[in-house]
Amino acid sequence: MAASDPTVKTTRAVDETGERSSRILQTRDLHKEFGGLTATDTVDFAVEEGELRCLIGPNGAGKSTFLNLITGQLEPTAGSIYYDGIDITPLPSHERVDRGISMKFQVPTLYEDLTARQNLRIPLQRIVDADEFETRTRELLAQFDLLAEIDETPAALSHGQQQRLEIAMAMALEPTLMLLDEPVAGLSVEETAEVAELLRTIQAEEGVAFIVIEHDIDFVETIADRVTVLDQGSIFTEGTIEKVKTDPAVRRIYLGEER
Ligand SMILES: Nc1ncnc2c1ncn2[C@@H]1O[C@H](COP(=O)(O)OP(=O)(O)OP(=O)(O)O)[C@@H](O)[C@H]1O
Repeated sequence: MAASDPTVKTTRAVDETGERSSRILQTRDLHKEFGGLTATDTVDFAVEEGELRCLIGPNGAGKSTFLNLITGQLEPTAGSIYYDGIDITPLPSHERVDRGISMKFQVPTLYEDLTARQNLRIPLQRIVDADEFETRTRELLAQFDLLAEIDETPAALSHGQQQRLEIAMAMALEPTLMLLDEPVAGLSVEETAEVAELLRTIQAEEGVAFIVIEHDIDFVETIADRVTVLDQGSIFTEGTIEKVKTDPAVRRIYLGEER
């Protein structure tokens, strides 16, 4: 796991009580405007260490914008982001990666001309010495059931294998928080079940926390500890999948039922 800064332990707590908190991520009044459009509307949001949180909401609700603010891809108009007890709002993306925040984007980011081994080398170079590279590559590929594909380029992989390789690349950075934007979009039922199993295993065995944007409510039901519903840039509601799924107001805004 990426080491947290030992000097921040005394300021780790970011909750109102001043108590040491198990929250790994906290946003305070996080706000993003594009011109006159509010994409993230003064959001207070928290994720616990090792929690698997799903973020759902209608198209344009602000889900991707919110994740991009956490990674540093976007700069907020106002508000703060605390990670592992420190205010990371001013930090550039690569420093957030070094602190343990890793992202798998919705759009494919695999290098088409590189093999699975060579693709993995890119994130691994930030973490391990060259003499450990082959061992760690094989470990990761085995964990993601891709060892037989080590010398294949992405074109030779199924869509499900490509998605797993991208998640492996995000995991290579040894995150404590992994952000996934629609990790099962376009996958078959079997491939979706494999990804669900994989995320649950990573969470259980490595204690990684997740924020997963997802439209597939069955997948959300399989993996989520808790669900946050975004609507028009604000948190509409949060809770267990059972609570969220049966909430008539959520069904109206998210599942498109008649008002
Ligand atoms: N770079 C940008 N410039 C201007 N407006 C943007 C930009 N990025 C997002 N928006 C707008 O912000 C709002 C939120 O968009 P966002 O992509 O975050 O929503 P989303 O919930 O992820 O949607 P989807 O489920 O369709 O991916 C939308 O109205 C979108 O048009």
